[in-house]
Amino acid sequence: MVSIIEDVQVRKILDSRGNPTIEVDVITWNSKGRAAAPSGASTGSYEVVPYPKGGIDEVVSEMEDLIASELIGMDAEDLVTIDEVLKEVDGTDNLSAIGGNTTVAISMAVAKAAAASYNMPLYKYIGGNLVNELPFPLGNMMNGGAHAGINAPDIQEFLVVPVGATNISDAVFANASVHKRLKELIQSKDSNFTGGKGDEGGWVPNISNDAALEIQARACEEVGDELGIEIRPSLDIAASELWNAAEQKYIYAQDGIKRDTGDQIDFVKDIIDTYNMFYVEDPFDESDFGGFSQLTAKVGDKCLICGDDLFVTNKELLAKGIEMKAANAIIIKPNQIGSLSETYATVKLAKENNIVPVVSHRSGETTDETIAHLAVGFSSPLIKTGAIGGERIAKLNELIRIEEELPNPTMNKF
Ligand SMILES: O=C(O)[C@@H](CO)OP(=O)(O)O
Ligand SMILES: [Mg+2]
Repeated sequence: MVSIIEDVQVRKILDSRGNPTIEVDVITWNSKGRAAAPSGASTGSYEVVPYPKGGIDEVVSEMEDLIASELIGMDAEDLVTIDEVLKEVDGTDNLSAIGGNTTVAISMAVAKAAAASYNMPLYKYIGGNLVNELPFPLGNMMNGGAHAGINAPDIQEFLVVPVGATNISDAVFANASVHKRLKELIQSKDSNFTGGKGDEGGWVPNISNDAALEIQARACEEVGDELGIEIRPSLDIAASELWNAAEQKYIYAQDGIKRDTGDQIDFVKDIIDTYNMFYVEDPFDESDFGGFSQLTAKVGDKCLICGDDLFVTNKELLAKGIEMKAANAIIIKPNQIGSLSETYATVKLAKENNIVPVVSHRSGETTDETIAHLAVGFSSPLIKTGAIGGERIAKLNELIRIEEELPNPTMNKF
């Protein structure tokens, strides 16, 4: 009982897009845990609501005392009960009264305070003493869609994974090298390229989706050969953003093409085959479990098909996906579900069913490094957290530090 909560403090801070976000300090008699919530731009419809109507100001001015008075005296180790209390205080199904970002920041800060009470890093507190696996970083190279401006590709994220890396340091530097190479390759295609970047630090080129796919593959090959590390291309299509329900079509504005579900299956399968894609996230609209199932049946033996908006880190939606064989990977974003204990339950269900959990950042981030610890603590084979930019490298550099601390570090397996 060394981790009794003595105070909870809530403040408004900046996120990487210049928007306000919430930061929470949880104080025990001998420690402090601090965590900040991220925010999405291409959010899933079934995510919890991030803030009450009055936004963060309402949380800070009207709810801090109420929440603090509920949690003071509780043991930070008892995270499940604390998360339940927060849900009770909220009283709604979607956390709209106090906000899922409020509850998740508290939940993560509570876990960090509990770990700090025992003088332990969070990853070890969560994963135990024998934890020794580092996740492969899914690095963001080019941005389109909701994370970029006009004239960008429609596909939201062109990602790479250095699958041949044998340690995290080589892995993150390999990604950074591909990012650099891509700048040169974009310049060679588009003489007007300004070097502009999207929300997650990927370049925003004014080129077609096909051209972006081609240079992504070329950069992987060239840099992979130079470094002697196999690097594979990956995508987040974020197809819910392209889906037009009235037309029942995916709209590719940059290419002037519309695709129905059948066309979309063929299109994505063709990309996977042509470019030997390692991972494809959200290839269909968030409501289309059937489309996911068809694609996974066709290519699931050679490519990770990952649900983000499809599952929103929700155990029930994942259970449906497991039953329908909709995907073989799931994005794990704690603020989609609003608490760390529920995040853990979803990760557990995924692992029990051979679904790869991919711990992920959001497009709006802070320098909070919690997800690096979650990826190691959950033994997640992949972490999606950008490649460059202060709020992205906060996580990557933390992974380098964690690797240094581990007695027998090894890269995770798939
Ligand atoms: O779609 C995604 O996977 C995320 C993070 O890359 O974007 P957002 O945070 O905007 O939902
Ligand atoms: Mg996504």
